[in-house]
Amino acid sequence: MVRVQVPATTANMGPGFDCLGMALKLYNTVEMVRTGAGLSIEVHGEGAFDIARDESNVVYRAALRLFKQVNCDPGGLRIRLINNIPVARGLGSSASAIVGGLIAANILAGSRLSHRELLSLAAAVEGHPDNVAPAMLGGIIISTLVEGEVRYLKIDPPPGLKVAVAIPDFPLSTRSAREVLPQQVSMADAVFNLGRVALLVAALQQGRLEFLSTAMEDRLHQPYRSTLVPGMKKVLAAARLAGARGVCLSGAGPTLIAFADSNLELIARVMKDTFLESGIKARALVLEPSPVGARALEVKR
Ligand SMILES: Nc1ncnc2c1ncn2[C@@H]1O[C@H](COP(=O)(O)OP(=O)(O)OP(=O)(O)O)[C@@H](O)[C@H]1O
Ligand SMILES: N[C@@H](CCO)C(=O)O
Repeated sequence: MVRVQVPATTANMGPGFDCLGMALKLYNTVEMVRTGAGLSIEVHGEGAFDIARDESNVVYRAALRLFKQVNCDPGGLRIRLINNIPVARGLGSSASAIVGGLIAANILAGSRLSHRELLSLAAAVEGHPDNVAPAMLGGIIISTLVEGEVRYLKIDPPPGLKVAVAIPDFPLSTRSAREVLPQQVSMADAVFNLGRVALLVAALQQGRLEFLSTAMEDRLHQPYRSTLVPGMKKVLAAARLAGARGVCLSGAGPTLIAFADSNLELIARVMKDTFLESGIKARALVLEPSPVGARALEVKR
């Protein structure tokens, strides 16, 4: 039996579309056992009522992909999922499922793939690396795909940095949130984001949180996605007024996230209340960055 813990993630961080993400101290656990035959899946916590328990399950599909890649017939599998990451809300639930499935299966298959190979496989399954990389490695990760391989660098989160998240009570799939994006963008918008994301990486590296309000601005995805999240602009503005250093859509949404080093509880409450003014019920949480990524907690042979 193998048990793997994987953190939630917030991708994009404003301007870093598909290339920046941070791990958060909110964890899912994947337990996997090889059995003689068949598949059984138990789901506890988040998604207990709607996550698939058949062969379409994302954890199972990732595990199967790993077993195929290393030419291993797993026989049957028993999978138990203990979830704390809200599903389809922009906090990396699918990345946690993919990374958890791949790492658990790799251990059960005799650890034949390296960490680097697992990361590239995870990015191929997810389609982009910005959630799976911090889910696997922890911290803040800048990542990009080069001929199918993930190239990345890690930044340790600045001391004192925390986030307030407001998680709406409706799901938004990443697929739908990508469908509203344009195929082409203007040179002006591309240059706008280049300047912001470069500044953001340096600000995070140097702990210069006073730069976040400018450095987390974005013109590549948020303006299009704001139509999918009622009250988004108002909630982000209210979080800023309550003391947030920088604000953005978390991943593909609908969760909104505020970065701050003080007043986190107040910011979270204001975000939740402002969502309600637009008719959206939301849960508010304060979370810390997770310096560690996915790890096997227990392996029994
Ligand atoms: N713990 C889990 N176990 C199995 N499948 C899961 C789990 N969590 C999420 N999924 C699958 O991932 C889908 C949600 O993925 P999606 O990419 O749309 O959202 P997200 O990963 O939460 O958000 P984002 O990528 O913006 O951070 C769910 O519909 C479900 O199929
Ligand atoms: N970069 C991705 C993150 C969500 O998976 C997006 O914004 O679509």
